[in-house]
Amino acid sequence: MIRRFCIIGVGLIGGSAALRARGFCGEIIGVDADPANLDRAEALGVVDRGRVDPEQGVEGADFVLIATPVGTIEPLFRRLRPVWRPECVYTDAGSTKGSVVDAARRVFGKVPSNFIPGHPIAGAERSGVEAADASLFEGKRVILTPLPDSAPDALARVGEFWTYLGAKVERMEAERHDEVLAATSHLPHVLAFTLARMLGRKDEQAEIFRYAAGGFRDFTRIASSDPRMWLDICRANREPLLELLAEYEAALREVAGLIRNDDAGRLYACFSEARSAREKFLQLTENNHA
Ligand SMILES: NC(=O)c1ccc[n+]([C@@H]2O[C@H](COP(=O)([O-])OP(=O)(O)OC[C@H]3O[C@@H](n4cnc5c(N)ncnc54)[C@H](O)[C@@H]3O)[C@@H](O)[C@H]2O)c1
Ligand SMILES: O=C(O)C(=O)C[C@]1(C(=O)O)C=C[C@@H](O)C=C1
Repeated sequence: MIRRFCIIGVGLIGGSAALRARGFCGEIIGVDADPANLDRAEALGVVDRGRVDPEQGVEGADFVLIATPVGTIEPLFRRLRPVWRPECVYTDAGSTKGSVVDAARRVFGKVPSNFIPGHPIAGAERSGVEAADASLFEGKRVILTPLPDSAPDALARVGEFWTYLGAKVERMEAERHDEVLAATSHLPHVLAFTLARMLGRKDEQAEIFRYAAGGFRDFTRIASSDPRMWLDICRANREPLLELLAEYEAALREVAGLIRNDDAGRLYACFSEARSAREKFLQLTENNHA
């Protein structure tokens, strides 16, 4: 049971957590830099009270979730440092973990033992409190990246929190987390943004979107995601992402070569291997939901 739950950033992730946490929270306080978003969060009943200042919002809270773009977390730590309380448990939902750990070290000297970095591997291309969905985390993974001196009771409370929200909790080193997510989340977003932008420019001249259907829609759904959030993620996870982009460029050049040379056998093998890889992924995710 959480007495006073403070959510900093009442958007898709913070709002979804608030909706689902209702049943085990005495009071939910929302902090958001955007007063209009806070008004909507209050009007929708997602939070009980809204505050623009994080220092006021965390007052008396026993559990704090930071769910703002990763680039805002260091300045938020700086504001929270004077009001940081040992009896409260803090966590975050940021999509990158090394950058959050580094930010905590810069601000506090070391990562506070009652701050447990976390990341729900669940989301959508929509943002803001209107997109909040109580079932968003149901059956999804949440990765916690505790440090050797993380407080065991804080770690246990953050784990219980996500379990209550319907998620399956796992632990990982922050560095490993960032490598894995660069491949399965950050790279696909960069590819989708790049394709949508490239074809958007062509569309201005040739109206090609009129003839686009499922293929383009499926490939580019995530290009509707918030540019600010993805700017922060790409800057925070630069090195692993750049390595994967180089690999992807090489793989694209290989396929282009096969098409240029009309190498039907190797092109077929290439597409078959890709289809098997995706089938394996689908089986894995279906088993995860079982
Ligand atoms: N969208 C996803 O699919 C997804 C999934 C997992 C994790 N995440 C991570 O969760 C976090 C939140 O993402 P989201 O999709 O909920 O974004 P969102 O845009 O829906 O919500 C973020 C909210 O934070 C507020 N905000 C921004 N800067 C602030 C600041 N300095 N102080 C207080 N409030 C501030 C915004 O006004 C907004 O309401 C990000 O770190 C993101 O990387 C997102
Ligand atoms: O489903 C989507 O739209 C998402 O973008 C979710 C997604 C992902 O890439 O899988 C996006 C960012 C996260 O940090 C976690 C999940």
